[in-house]
Amino acid sequence: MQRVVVVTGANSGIGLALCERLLTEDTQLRLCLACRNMQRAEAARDTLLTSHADARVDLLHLDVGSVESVLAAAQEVKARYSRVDFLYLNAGIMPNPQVDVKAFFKGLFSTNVVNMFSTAEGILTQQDRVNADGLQEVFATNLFGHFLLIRELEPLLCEAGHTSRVVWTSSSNARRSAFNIEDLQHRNGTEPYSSSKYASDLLSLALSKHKNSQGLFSSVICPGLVMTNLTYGILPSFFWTLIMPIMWLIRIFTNTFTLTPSNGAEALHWLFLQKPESLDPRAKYHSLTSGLGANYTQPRQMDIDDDMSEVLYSKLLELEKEVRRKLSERNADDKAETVPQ
Ligand SMILES: NC(=O)C1=CN([C@@H]2O[C@H](COP(=O)(O)OP(=O)(O)OC[C@H]3O[C@@H](n4cnc5c(N)ncnc54)[C@H](OP(=O)(O)O)[C@@H]3O)[C@@H](O)[C@H]2O)C=CC1
Ligand SMILES: CC(C)CCC[C@@H](C)[C@H]1CC[C@H]2C3=C(CC[C@]12C)[C@@]1(C)CCC(=O)C[C@@H]1CC3
Repeated sequence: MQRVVVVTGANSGIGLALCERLLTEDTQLRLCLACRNMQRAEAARDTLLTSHADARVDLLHLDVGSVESVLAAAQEVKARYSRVDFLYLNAGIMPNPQVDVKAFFKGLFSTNVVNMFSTAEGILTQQDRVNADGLQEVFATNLFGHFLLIRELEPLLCEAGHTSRVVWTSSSNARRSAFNIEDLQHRNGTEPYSSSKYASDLLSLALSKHKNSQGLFSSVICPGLVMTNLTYGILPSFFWTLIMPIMWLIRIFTNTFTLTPSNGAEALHWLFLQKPESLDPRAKYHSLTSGLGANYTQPRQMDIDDDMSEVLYSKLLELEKEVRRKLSERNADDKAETVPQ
């Protein structure tokens, strides 16, 4: 049977590499690249069709950081497909990243060095901003837009007699201490990326609890450290060129330096092949690469608790209501303005 797979943020990096791997795995796939920039989406489709000439690759305009765009994209998905088998929630941003060089060198000579290199704990901050919907941009893009997309696609994802999967691209940078349930959007902190990724871990567990009985299964992956537009944005490019040989050297000692997008997509691909009932909703599935370059997937228990995951879920439902109310008020105002007096 032809499976329908939707991938957000599919035009570059890990998302594009996943698409490439999925098309190699299943030639019958109906793959939908959900991207905010249609020019880049078309270039990605061309790349995919070069190696998979007969593949069925659709494009969908989706800015996951905009409520209006998510609602319109979901309508389009419902019009095009009768169900969605896999929804990969992969789009993500890390705006204005800053590395604390002093903390980095301190960490380099501490016992925490391996953890620092695999999670960036204590050395990475970002500067967030409020978007047009009045939401914090990182929260809106990495978490809330995806949540809204799932909510809108529930009729296709929770079909009787059929299982569907959502898969979140989380991160090793997801940390409980960066997340505050009283400040979901991370308005008052300097680690919105870490907070949003931790929130996706919590939300995935809540989704599994609430939706498994309706055939929807949610999982979380960590791609490791991958060289993509997102990581290249952290340091100036000459710096990356300079430290790249060191990065490849470190890879010999740590399996989390997956480095290439294709390696980073390992766990996303692996999950595609698993029976959903065999998966652990409390585990994060890590893409790992050995020193000799062999890829594998390993589940690791997440540092999450049920109560917090439930509270987050209900707070997101509340926020969804508020956002929808604001949007319909805005639409009503716009209509009133266009009605001739
Ligand atoms: N690289 C790494 O080491 C790690 C990455 N991750 C996660 O992996 C995921 C993929 O990132 P990666 O491949 O590394 O980086 P890329 O920057 O290459 O990919 C990010 C993708 O998300 C898209 N995107 C960003 N904002 C939006 C938006 N508002 N609406 C729709 N699409 C959007 C980008 O589109 P556009 O081209 O238009 O910007 C791009 O296609 C992210 O969620 C990231 O947090 C997690 C751990 C480590
Ligand atoms: C200051 C320099 C000499 C060296 C800096 C190295 C850092 C840039 C990297 C060390 C750990 C890395 C890391 C990430 C980005 C680059 C590092 C901070 C991520 C945060 C990228 C995105 C993720 O989701 C997780 C990564 C964890 C490790």
